[in-house]
Amino acid sequence: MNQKNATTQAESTATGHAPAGHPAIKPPKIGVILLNLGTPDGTEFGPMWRYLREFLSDPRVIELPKPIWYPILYGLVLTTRPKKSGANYKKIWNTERNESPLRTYTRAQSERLAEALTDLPTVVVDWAMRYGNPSTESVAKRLVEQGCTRILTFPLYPQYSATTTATANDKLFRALMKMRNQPAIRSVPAYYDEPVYIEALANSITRHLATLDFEPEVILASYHGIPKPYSDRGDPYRAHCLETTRLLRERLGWDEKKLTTTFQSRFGAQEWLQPYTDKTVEKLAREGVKSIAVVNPGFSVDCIETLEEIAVEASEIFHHAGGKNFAHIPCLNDSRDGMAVIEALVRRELSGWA
Ligand SMILES: C=CC1=C(C)c2cc3[nH]c(cc4nc(cc5[nH]c(cc1n2)c(C)c5CCC(=O)O)C(CCC(=O)O)=C4C)c(C)c3C=C
Ligand SMILES: [Fe+2]
Ligand SMILES: [Fe+2]
Repeated sequence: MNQKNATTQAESTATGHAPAGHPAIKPPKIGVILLNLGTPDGTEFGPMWRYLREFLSDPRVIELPKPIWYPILYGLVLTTRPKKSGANYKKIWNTERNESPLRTYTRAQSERLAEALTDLPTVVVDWAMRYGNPSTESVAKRLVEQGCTRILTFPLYPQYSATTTATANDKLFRALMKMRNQPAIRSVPAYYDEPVYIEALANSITRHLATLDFEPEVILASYHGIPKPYSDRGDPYRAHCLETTRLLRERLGWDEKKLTTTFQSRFGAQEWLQPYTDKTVEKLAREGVKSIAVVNPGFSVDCIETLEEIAVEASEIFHHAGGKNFAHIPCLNDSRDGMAVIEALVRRELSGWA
């Protein structure tokens, strides 16, 4: 290409005018996707089955060879778990919007972020799910159709795990494989030790504890677990969780007895990261601890694992074992503290782009 042609093409792209005979080139925009795990479309057997099938067929989530895992998945898990999990989702369902809290909060985060970024008019904010709807593919396509030539994806996991962050990135790249004209991609890294995140958690914990009519003797920082072998093979997730708790302790001036790391949401028969949250809650009550609180730093928004497994199930375990006062500290969600984290990381990662 000679110099004159090169200049002409560069000018036509910058001004949004295509050369004669080419399809119109829209002024370039930058898409931001808040990408969360996923959630069922309903609590009935059908939607639960579809969600669980997509989730539990992911080879990054279940690292078993397909000939071993699929007979268990289709013959055992998908015949029983949709009903059992559906009943749990029913307990926490947002009946007003007929959707799960995870979807409500993720949408709210996206709306708040769009409001916060109005000084960046070329930025379009959207949200998507790794499993279920709105699908990662449909949202990536929508952003490209709106003229986004760059996309910043934000997997909403403070601590990196191959079972969450990596599979979210995989899914976006898989969607891009079908595009002739791909956008450029950036991905927000794990933020388990970012000062803005630690500060937001500390503020949220302090504010919530001030509303209680009791003082917890122990506070559990409960993270979703992963199978122990994944950790042994090099997934840095456990180290990220421990570091978040350590920094929180440092910031709040608490010792290891006051703020302890535990892992929840076990699935299947193999060993998961320990200590387990449910066992710890029971043990504390049996040892005579009367008042505890649980915070979930690894969950960007409240969901079945926090609202049902902790606020309902763990609370019941604690009371049945002799405990008296139990509090669940809400996730950051779309609170001012929570949005400060998301906005700061998005602005940092957009630097040089917007
Ligand atoms: C082997 C199975 C699973 C692994 C590994 C796993 C890792 C993991 N998950 C989260 C965050 C969430 N998980 C949620 C629900 C959920 N998780 C699993 C299984 C594994 N998770 C299942 C089967 C389910 C569905 C509910 C159930 O049937 O028990 C959710 C909540 C979704 C919602 O709709 O509310 C979140 C969030 C992390 C962070 C993680 C590894 C670090
Ligand atoms: Fe999970
Ligand atoms: Fe659970």
